[in-house]
Amino acid sequence: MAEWDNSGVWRSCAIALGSNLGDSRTTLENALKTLAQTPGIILQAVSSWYVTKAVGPPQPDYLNGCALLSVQMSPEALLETLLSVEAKFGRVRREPWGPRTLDLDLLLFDDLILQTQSLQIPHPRMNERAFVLVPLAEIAPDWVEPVSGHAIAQLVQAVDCSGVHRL
Ligand SMILES: Nc1ncnc2c1ncn2[C@@H]1O[C@H](COP(=O)(O)O)[C@@H](O)[C@H]1O
Ligand SMILES: Nc1nc2c(c(=O)[nH]1)N=C(COP(=O)(O)OP(=O)(O)O)CN2
Repeated sequence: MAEWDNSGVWRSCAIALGSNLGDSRTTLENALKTLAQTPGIILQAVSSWYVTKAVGPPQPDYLNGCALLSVQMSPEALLETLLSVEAKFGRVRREPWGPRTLDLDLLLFDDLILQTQSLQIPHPRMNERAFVLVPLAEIAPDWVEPVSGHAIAQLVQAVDCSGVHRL
């Protein structure tokens, strides 16, 4: 596990947002507003929204996007914040990779590599997901994903983006 400096420094983070139940666009935009109003979080950039073919069991298309945050909190505290925002917007966990009103994933936290029981950074499946890499490449093309050592702009070229369409 990485050493964590909790000295109140502002860190750069990338998160992924997804929804395929209810009024997805309103949910995603309100989730961002909630995050932006949270002490210790500054919303720095938001990608376009993308309509994406669901990966996993048959289910409706998703609306996906990514955002960049500055945060003055630990990765674990940020995960707790993301989970509480999911709950606020009615997220119920039924089946893995199943439909949901709101999914918030922590993708990148500076250049940190971290694995605990409850949190893995970078997100372990981000490099294979066009629904993450396409919006992330829009707002952070030069960010180097620290496990692969490749920039997001390079990673997105290696995945099939045919199921991802800008709204
Ligand atoms: N990087 C991560 N971002 C979000 N959630 C994570 C991460 N690493 C581990 N987790 C755990 O996954 C569940 C949430 O799963 P979802 O089905 O993606 O919502 C969460 O409880 C974290 O402990
Ligand atoms: N197009 C699309 N497909 C998806 C999406 C998504 O946002 N967009 N999220 C998933 C993730 O499911 P889950 O959060 O249960 O798993 P994870 O821990 O691998 O992120 C599964 N499939």
